[in-house]
Amino acid sequence: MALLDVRNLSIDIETAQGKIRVIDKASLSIVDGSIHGLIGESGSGKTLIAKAILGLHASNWTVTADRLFLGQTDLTKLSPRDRRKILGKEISTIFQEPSTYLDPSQKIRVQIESVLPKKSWKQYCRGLLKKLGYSNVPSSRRLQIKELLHKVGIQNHVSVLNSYPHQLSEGMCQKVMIAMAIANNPRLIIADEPTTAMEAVTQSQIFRLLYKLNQLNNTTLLILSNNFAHTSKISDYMTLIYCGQTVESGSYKHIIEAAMHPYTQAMLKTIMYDGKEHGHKQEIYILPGNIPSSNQLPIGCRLGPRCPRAQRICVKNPTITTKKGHSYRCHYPIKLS
Ligand SMILES: Nc1ncnc2c1ncn2[C@@H]1O[C@H](COP(=O)(O)OP(=O)(O)OP(=O)(O)O)[C@@H](O)[C@H]1O
Repeated sequence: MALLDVRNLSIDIETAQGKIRVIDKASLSIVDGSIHGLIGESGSGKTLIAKAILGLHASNWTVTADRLFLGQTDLTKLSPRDRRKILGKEISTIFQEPSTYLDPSQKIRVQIESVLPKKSWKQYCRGLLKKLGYSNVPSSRRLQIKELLHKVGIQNHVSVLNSYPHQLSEGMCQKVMIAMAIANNPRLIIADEPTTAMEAVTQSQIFRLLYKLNQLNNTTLLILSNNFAHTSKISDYMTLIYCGQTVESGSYKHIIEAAMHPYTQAMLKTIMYDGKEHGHKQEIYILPGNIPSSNQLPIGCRLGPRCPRAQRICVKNPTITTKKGHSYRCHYPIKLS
């Protein structure tokens, strides 16, 4: 069952050059309990989609969608206030460059405490017992924080809790952000480029951690990334996005073994599989041409000018074809020719 179902989401932004359709009929269906990678190059529109789901639109945006459901809730029918209330409880977000999202003037302990759910009756009783001199009763809030940090692989929790963000590495800050994101047991975590600007070892650690969270807590994860190789390794499902248009979506097997869209094929060619490394002097495939700027978007299929299979009809936006949960938008899909 889909936890999040987005169909034909479009975003038009009013700019000094006129209205620009930055997201053009994007669709995304996220299965409850799965890891879903939304993968596309920088500037392809991943963050805009996440913002539209979260209702974080600026006033110069027009957002339309045929369907925008979180579970049984139609998000388009909610007032902005109700939507924020629901989403704040059900969805957490993790951003790139975590240190910029943490408050530089507060110690980590204070920042984690601020996102913990309100004290339960049991926690009040424990606090009261402590005040009455029963010092061997551990504060359950402290225990909660310790457990949270251990969950995200931080063993030296005392020193981390007493640090300011600038005293920690970017990888450690991201682990703290992940701890804060899971504090309220959200149903969905949206991780926007969670490993950008991190060293390779730290990137792998963070991806392993997200995978573990999904496996142990059944938390649904939507990972926005431009790193096809890393993201595909832990994703159950993937959606490829190019220039604001989602081009293909399906299970790991569909995408890796039966990719239909030329863009997905191009992405696949840039990585290695079955232990086959790109040879020392082997050329890495790169799609010819450049991503167009948002005020010079091609009409129809936006990959057209760079696509090796493009023909005249591609100036018309292809409709979506879905077979057994595998969907793609292309006039000349690869397997069918
Ligand atoms: N407020 C805005 N006004 C006009 N254009 C915008 C605005 N915000 C984003 N864009 C444009 O929309 C496109 C998509 O941006 P977005 O940030 O969603 O990309 P992204 O895929 O998340 O990239 P990255 O991986 O670099 O974060 C970009 O071309 C960007 O220039």
